[in-house]
Amino acid sequence: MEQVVWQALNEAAQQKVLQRNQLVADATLSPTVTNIIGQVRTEKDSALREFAKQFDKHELNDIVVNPSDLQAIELPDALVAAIDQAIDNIRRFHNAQTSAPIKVETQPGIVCELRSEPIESVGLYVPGGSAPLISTVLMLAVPAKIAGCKRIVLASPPPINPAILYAAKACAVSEIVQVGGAQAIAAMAYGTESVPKVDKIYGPGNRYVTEAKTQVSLDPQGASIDMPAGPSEVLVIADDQASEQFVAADLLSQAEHGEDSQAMLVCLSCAFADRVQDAVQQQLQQLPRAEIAAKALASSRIIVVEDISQAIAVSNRYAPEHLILQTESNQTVLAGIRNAGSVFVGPYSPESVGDYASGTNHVLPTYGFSKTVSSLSLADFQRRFTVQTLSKNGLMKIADSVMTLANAEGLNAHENAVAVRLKELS
Ligand SMILES: NC(=O)c1ccc[n+]([C@@H]2O[C@H](COP(=O)([O-])OP(=O)(O)OC[C@H]3O[C@@H](n4cnc5c(N)ncnc54)[C@H](O)[C@@H]3O)[C@@H](O)[C@H]2O)c1
Ligand SMILES: N[C@H](CO)Cc1c[nH]c[nH+]1
Ligand SMILES: [Zn+2]
Repeated sequence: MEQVVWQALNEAAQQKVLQRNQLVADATLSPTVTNIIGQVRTEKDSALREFAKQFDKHELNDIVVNPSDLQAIELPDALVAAIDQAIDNIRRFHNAQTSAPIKVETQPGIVCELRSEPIESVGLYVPGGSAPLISTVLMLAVPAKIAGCKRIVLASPPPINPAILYAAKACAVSEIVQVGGAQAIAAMAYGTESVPKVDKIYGPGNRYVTEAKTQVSLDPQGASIDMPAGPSEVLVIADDQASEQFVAADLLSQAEHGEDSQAMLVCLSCAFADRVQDAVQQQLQQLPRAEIAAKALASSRIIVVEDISQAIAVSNRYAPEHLILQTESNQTVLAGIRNAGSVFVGPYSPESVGDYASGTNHVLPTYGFSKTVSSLSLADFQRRFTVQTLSKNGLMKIADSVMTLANAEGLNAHENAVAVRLKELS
């Protein structure tokens, strides 16, 4: 991991240190994805079969998973118990996010309401390129079900891992299709013979998936999306008292996701930074996915800052997907945090617990979008709308203001819509 002393860098160099992995900026990405989307729109299922061959090295016969195939799945008891515990915690946390409708009488006779309805058909993307993300099924399908979405379509690259299928069945997903990458996003956005078109697409994925989500969301005929949830990132703020073994393990847990993942450490001394570098190298050798993690570490950084307040400022500027606090004053640090997808506080809160089973959602904004975009929640599966009901008296109380404002905007038909009623009332 590249190691820098923050104070020694000028503004441009600081900006460069906080840049995401260069792979993201690959100039061929956007046209490649546009081309995939175009082919799916014109050739539909036959394009999906071609892309499965090309990208997944898979001869795709049935695109839709036959529900009877789900009955036959058997998993080890420990995995079933782990899925069940994760579902319970995710359900508890997301159930608690249910909000009651709001009804306010803003003035006597003027009643305003905020109601919500489930989004009717949703498409859940579950990554499966480099690892079958069983946990992502739970993170997407549990809130979709609580929200009351009627049609829940799940897509994942072929061949779909049996544990993903089991998790989908446990969460009562309506349909499962064996399609991955940008082509899966295009299929759910526009529909094919086998894949239904949905209203909104959710879920994380690699840069092809994330780019495809962005592109279909810009087309009124495409589909809405949850957020740009791209390659995983973590930033750890640690002081000299932290365990270098814990810090190294947390950095590696995100680096192993993919070569375009990024792990950042912000710490207070070069001596601690060196200890973490050693621990990372030592732990890396034990990892089956060492090669992938090593590539991610090549574009990851250790930043040595002067004090904790500078650490907080650097973290807020980077706006990580995951932020881990391992300092002696975690609550004070937390109070200064403005931008992060999800925060893990203290030595016994490794990022892995949020990935799987604590109950929070692991679908989180990356690329610095945590400055403005929230972590996935129940509200993302609902649409909110307002209602207003005015009595005669209520209308009379605001008639003058509405007509004056309409007149000031030169919109006299607006003004007249109130005036005709006043005439009738007088
Ligand atoms: N931000 C979050 O909330 C979050 C959560 C979980 C996972 N993730 C991230 O999701 C990502 C999952 O990525 P993945 O690759 O393992 O699985 P994936 O399912 O996202 O992508 C696999 C698909 O990518 C496509 N693809 C691969 N190479 C291609 C190429 N050269 N051209 C066009 N398409 C190509 C293929 O269609 C393949 O099916 C990881 O980067 C992980 O860090 C993010
Ligand atoms: N860390 C990922 C989110 O960036 C989620 C995940 C799933 N499985 C393991 N990790
Ligand atoms: Zn993870």
